[in-house]
This record gives sequence, C-alpha cells and structure tokens, in this order.
Amino acid sequence: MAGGRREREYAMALQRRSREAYALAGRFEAATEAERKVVGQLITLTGAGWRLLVDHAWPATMSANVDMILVGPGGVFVIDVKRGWEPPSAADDLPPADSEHRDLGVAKLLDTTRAAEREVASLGMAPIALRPVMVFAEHSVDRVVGRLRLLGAPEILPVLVGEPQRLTPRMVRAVADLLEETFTAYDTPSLAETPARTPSEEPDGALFDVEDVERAAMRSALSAPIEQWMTFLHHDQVSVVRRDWNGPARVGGPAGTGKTVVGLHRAAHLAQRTTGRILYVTFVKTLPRVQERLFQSMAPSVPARVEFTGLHSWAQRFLGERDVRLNVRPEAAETAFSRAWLRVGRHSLLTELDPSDRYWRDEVSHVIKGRGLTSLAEYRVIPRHGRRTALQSQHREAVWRLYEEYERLRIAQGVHDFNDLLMTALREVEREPVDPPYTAVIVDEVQDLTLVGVRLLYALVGDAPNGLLLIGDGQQSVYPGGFRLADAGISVMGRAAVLRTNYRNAAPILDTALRLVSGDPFDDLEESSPNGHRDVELTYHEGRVVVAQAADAADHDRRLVEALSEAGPAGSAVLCVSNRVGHYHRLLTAAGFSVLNLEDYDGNPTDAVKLGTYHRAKGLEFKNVFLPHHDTLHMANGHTPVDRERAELARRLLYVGMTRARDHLWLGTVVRS
Ligand SMILES: Nc1ncnc2c1ncn2[C@@H]1O[C@H](COP(=O)(O)OP(=O)(O)OP(=O)(O)O)[C@@H](O)[C@H]1O
Repeated sequence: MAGGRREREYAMALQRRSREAYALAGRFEAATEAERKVVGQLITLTGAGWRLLVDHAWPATMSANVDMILVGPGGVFVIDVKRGWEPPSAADDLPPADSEHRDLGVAKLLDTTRAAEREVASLGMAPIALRPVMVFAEHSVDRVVGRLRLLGAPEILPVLVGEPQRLTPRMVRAVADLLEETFTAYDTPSLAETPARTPSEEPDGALFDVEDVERAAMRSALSAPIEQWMTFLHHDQVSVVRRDWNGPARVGGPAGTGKTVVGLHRAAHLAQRTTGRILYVTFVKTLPRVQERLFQSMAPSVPARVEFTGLHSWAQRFLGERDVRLNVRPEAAETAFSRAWLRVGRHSLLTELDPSDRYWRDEVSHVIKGRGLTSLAEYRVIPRHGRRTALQSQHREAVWRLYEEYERLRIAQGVHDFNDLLMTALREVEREPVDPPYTAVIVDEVQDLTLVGVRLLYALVGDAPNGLLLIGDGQQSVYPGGFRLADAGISVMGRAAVLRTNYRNAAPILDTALRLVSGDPFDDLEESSPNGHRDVELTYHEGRVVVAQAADAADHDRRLVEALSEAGPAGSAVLCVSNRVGHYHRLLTAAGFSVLNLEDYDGNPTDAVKLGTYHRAKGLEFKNVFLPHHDTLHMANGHTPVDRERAELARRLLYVGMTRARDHLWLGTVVRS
C-alpha cells in the first residue's frame, strides 16, 4: 500500500533531517554504529513534533537508568537499546522476573515505565498510553511480549510513526515538560526548527526505509480515531485503573460517569501486566460487541487476551466445552410458567397481592431461581431486597408451590431457562475449575445480574488479587429481586470506588433524568440508598430536552419523524418498549429512514437510525435519543406496594433511556384533552 501525498511528504521530511540527526547522535560518543543509528532515528523524530530524553550516561551498560524516553503523537515510549543481544526467541515468554532474561534489564525497563506512568497520571494520563520498548540494535524483530514491545533497528521508526495518534502537539509538550522535570538525569537532544546545512558526517547507508515510514504514516492516519478518554482520564478514574486490590473490588457511580471507560482501561492495564486470560462480561447481549470495538481502538497493541462476552453466551459456550448440553428455550419455559400459573397461581391467595402473573414470574425467576434457593425453608427467611410487597408465610408457601409446579412442567417438557443455564455453569465450575483459569473477571452492569450469575463469576477468580471487579449502578437496575454481595460471599470492604463526574449528558438531560428518580430508593449491592439523590458533577456541554406534546398517536408519530429528520439519523436512536419496536420499524422505514436494530449494532458509525428497547440500550449512548410515548412507561405509584415497585422499576428504565442521550433528548407524549 503506497501512502498518500501527505504521508509521503512526511516520510521525505524525516529523511531530509536524518543526516543531521545522525550527526547529533554522534555526541553520545561511546555508542556503536548500530546504536548511533537507532538514536539517530529517534532524534529524527524530534524534527516532527516528538520529544526525546536520553540518559546522560547512555550508552554505559551499567547505568541505573533506562536509556531513553520518547514522547510524541503516538504516546510515551520508554526505550532500552540492546547491543550485542539476540532478541529472545518467539517461544520465550519473557516474564519480567524471569532470571534467564534478568540481564536484559526487563525489570529496570518496567520499573521506569511505572515511574513515568506515576508521573503522567497526575495529568490524568492512562497507563495504556505508555509503552516499554526494547530495541535490538543489530537485529530485525517486531514482537509483543506481555507489556513489552521488542523491536529491531529497521522496525523502530515505522512502528512509532504507525501508532494511532493519541496526543496533540500541546499534550506532547505538557507530557514531555513534566517528564523532563522528573527525569533530570536525561539530555534532551533535539533538531533545531530550521534544518542546519548538511552535516559533513554521513551515516553509512540510510537510517530507515522511507517507504516503510510512509506506509506507517498511512496506517496511523487510517487507524480508528483515539478519543480523548482513551488516553486521558479523570484522576479518580486513573487511580481506579492503576490500583492494586488484594481481593474483589467494585466501582459504582451514576449514569455516564465513565464506569465502562474505567473497566476497559483496567482490562488493558491488567492484560499488559499478566499472562493469563481476562474476561470482560456483561448481562446485555449486544454490549460486548460495542465494548470490544472500543477496546481495540483504545488498546490496539494489547495482546488479545481480553474476552468480551455476554454472561449467558459465556455459560453456554463453557458448558458446551464440557459436553454439558442444556435445552435453553426461554419461550417454552415461559409457556410452562403460564401453565403453572393457571393451575396453581390464578386462584391462589397471591392474587390478593397482585392479580397478574408477571409479578410472580419475576419472584420465581429473580428471587427463587435467581438466588439459587432450593428449599422453602430458605425462601421463608430471606430478605427480598428491592421487592416492595411484604410476603406473609402463607404467601411464600403459595409462591413456592407455584415454583414447584413450574419446575415440574418445565422438566416434563425437557426445557431449561436462563437461570438453569447459570446454575448449571456454577455447579460445573465448582466441580472442576476452568482451565486455563482466568486472571481477572471484569463485570459491567453488574446490577442486572442475578445472585447466581455473580456467584458464577466469583467462582472463576475467587478472592485473587485484582481478580474480580464489579462495575455497576443500582439506580439503573431494570430487573427486580436484588441481593447483597455478602449473599454471594463477596467482600469488597476497603476496595470500592465511586465515580461522580458525568461526561455524557448535557445538563438539562441529566437534570430531567435525575428528577425522575430522585424520590426512589434503590439497592446498590451492598446497601439500600434511601432516596435517589446523587452527587454528580457535570462536564459542561450544550444540549436540550424537547417534550413533544401531540394531540393523538398519529400526530405524535408525525412529530417524531419530523424531529428525527431534523436531527439526522446518523447519531440518533429511538428507544421504546418491546411491543412497539415493530411499529416504529415500519413507521421509520416508511418515512424513508434506514433502520438498524440495536441487536445488530456494534458501535460503528452508521447512517441508519438505531431502534430498540430500553433494555437493549443499556450501556450505550447516542447523540440524540428519541423516546416516543415515554410517559406510558412512567406509571403513577398507585396504592399497593406492587404498584409502587412497578412504577419505580418503570422510572428506572426511563432513567436509563434518558441518560443514553448526549446532546438531545426528545420525549414524545400524547396530551389527551
Ligand atoms: N475521562 C473522560 N474524559 C472524557 N470523556 C469521558 C471520560 N470518561 C468517560 N467519558 C465519556 O463519558 C461517556 C460515558 O462513559 P461510560 O459509558 O464509561 O459511563 P458509564 O458510567 O459506564 O455509563 P452508564 O452507567 O450510563 O452506562 C462516554 O462517552 C465516555 O467516552
């Protein structure tokens, strides 16, 4: 692939300055020719916006310092140059403490990288933006081993130039200034702004291949954009990403406060420091695709050891590998429940509390099966967090009969539900641990998992240091039947962090959303919060909430189409309840929009309007969010505890929908005269 004109000019400009750089490299007298060419290449970059720090003592091999630190558009590179060393073979794993490689100075290189990381963390820079690099001056090599990048002399410049651009020139200056202040034992060789006349001393052959550099510049230009959060974080976020935890930990915080961002950085951080597998798991089926795509743009050079998956898909795959076959058929299981309700529920005393089978289906699914209860005795005494109805003993007995009938019918039909899937996976992990084991499990949107789901993930890593990280927000919980982490035997004492700066929503949007739930208590895995008030700091950006009051349903839909046309489909999502998705699909298609179901969305920019349910939109965000008939969800509290619980759940769902909007939230309603 040839480069574009700009990339060719860039490579040529570097080439023009390379002889001058080579001459400047000569001041490090003791360097061999090969080393001098390496440092010559790096000095060349200083003519193109990079900054270089070189250890005063370099190239003395006994120096306590790492040879160089380079700062440029691609990030910070801590570099050790090796002379007379063969690069370790591909079969070698090069763990930092490996005595065989101790002489290579791996530990020194990693220590210096960590020291630099500590410094730049004060600017909010994330560890992913710093890379330790070992350059083998007389060889050709390009390998990633753990956190290290091993490069040969011919590879160094193309690799550095080919990195996606993370830092603007201003950021390069700020980061380099800070590092120069800290690393005082370093020189800062740099080409002058204007080229000097051609130096007399010339290298024997070119320092680098111009076409390679041109191709690399093209690669950099074509790489997915590195958004600011992929490099710079809030101090609270960096500290969570870098922290060493000696057991399970948890990160909470209201919507849009960068919890997922922290999770992704944490995954990259751990992937670079360990050799084991890392599981990044969430309840929502579609989210892993979006998260994986973000992760790949953010951390393109991190080894592919982070597995993004939905919890149920993971369990299904895991059981498949163990030859445990389940017949998971949610619809058939639903039918079994409906039949059970007709037989033992419909005329029971449960209907005094709530006549609809839905409430009791949730009780069976989330409280009894979701918590893995196996006896009425257990069910009689457990606190039902988040459920507002107080059940007397006779009610619990009636629910238990319903559960048993459901199980009988389900088993007779030979089908399983999702709870069976997770419970079977848990038993299987307990019977024989996963091999090879996971080093870390990061759980996003943990508030939507059942207790059995959390126990399953906990069973994968137990209390291992930096093993389990639970990320979530109880206020966004859209399923009933909460639990406490203690119920899973998990303690996060002293290992919990809360994020408070909202980066996503414009102020009017967040205000509207928070007002909706501010009176509602919610459960947050460790305790109940007495009301929905949260401390949230806003990052200022413009935005608006539009409430469209229509005369009737037809008028409502016409306004929706108008508003969507005005906002443009590309950044827009329409969210609704599940039985309205078909209607809006037809409406939008008839209005000439192309429509992408959220089931098929992977986070890539698209010209289509995204359409899906509130549940499917969890964890996602869009520039414009349209919530047609939003108030059909928002039910009044009613008189019974069941009504109140239902209304709270509905408000939380609407809160989730509203907080998906960055700049523009459209709320459709029909005003009856
Ligand atoms: N340090 C940061 N700088 C700039 N933008 C940030 C930063 N942290 C997060 N963001 C942005 O804020 C938005 C919300 O982040 P994220 O999705 O991680 O929040 P969340 O807390 O997981 O949200 P939710 O709970 O609502 O799903 C994203 O657009 C993200 O890119």
